[in-house]
Amino acid sequence: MSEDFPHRDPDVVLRARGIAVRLGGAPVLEDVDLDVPPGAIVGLIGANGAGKTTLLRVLLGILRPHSGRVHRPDRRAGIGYVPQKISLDPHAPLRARDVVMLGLDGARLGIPLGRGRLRGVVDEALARVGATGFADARVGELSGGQQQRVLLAHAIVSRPALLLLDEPLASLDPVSARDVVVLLDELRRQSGVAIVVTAHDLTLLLPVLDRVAYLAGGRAAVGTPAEVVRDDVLSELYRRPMRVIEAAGRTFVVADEGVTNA
Ligand SMILES: Nc1ncnc2c1ncn2[C@@H]1O[C@H](COP(=O)(O)OP(=O)(O)OP(=O)(O)O)[C@@H](O)[C@H]1O
Repeated sequence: MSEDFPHRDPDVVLRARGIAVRLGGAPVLEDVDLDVPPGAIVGLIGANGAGKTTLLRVLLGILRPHSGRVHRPDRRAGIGYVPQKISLDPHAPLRARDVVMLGLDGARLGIPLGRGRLRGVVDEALARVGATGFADARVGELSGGQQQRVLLAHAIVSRPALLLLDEPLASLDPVSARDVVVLLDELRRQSGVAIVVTAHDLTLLLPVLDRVAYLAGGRAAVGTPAEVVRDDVLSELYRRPMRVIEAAGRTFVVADEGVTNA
């Protein structure tokens, strides 16, 4: 499934070039480039319908772009994926540790693993996301924040080189969302996994982002936060005045209504 560029670059886990996608006859993405370095956290940021999920599906290899190429990790290194809006049946007889076990790719880990080793690998993934305390609880009965941790454990249990996370902060309260952001930062520091994460809002993620791809109107502004999260760059991308505001130690991006209405 991976498509290789002619020259492999050790400084990049995933590289996309010239990605264009049309859905239902309409352009969703046009000429988007993205590099994901090892151990980096890259944010795909944009409003509803901006194309974040579409780009993530292209990066994952489950949606073929109209044009463009993606170089992704080979199968042995692997990709972990947590899709948007997974609803876990509260009545399903699945414990958190069962969900994590389902994420094991035996071939990649050099299976066969004995029962004890299998349990050890699952326990380790649960511990890494702070889910040991509810490892034996039914997943459907866990809170949104707890379920997000279990899904992360599911995604990392095969020790992928790359994690793709679609809106992991959506539907979490601000404290749980901040806890998940801290967890992502710990995961990449401890294991060197690269993480691509989508969000509507940059504010919570910004402190841990190495790179950002802002999506609007099918186009992307890509670079370090210092390069992209600027009035001029975002105003050009959105084709309307945008303003980056610092308040209470956080960064907010808002449409500059005052200028728009002037
Ligand atoms: N299967 C499809 N057929 C036609 N149009 C689609 C299809 N899937 C998505 N779209 C359209 O593509 C655009 C991008 O959708 P996408 O889900 O990638 O956006 P998003 O940025 O992830 O949005 P959200 O934040 O709401 O999840 C939207 O206009 C959507 O309506």
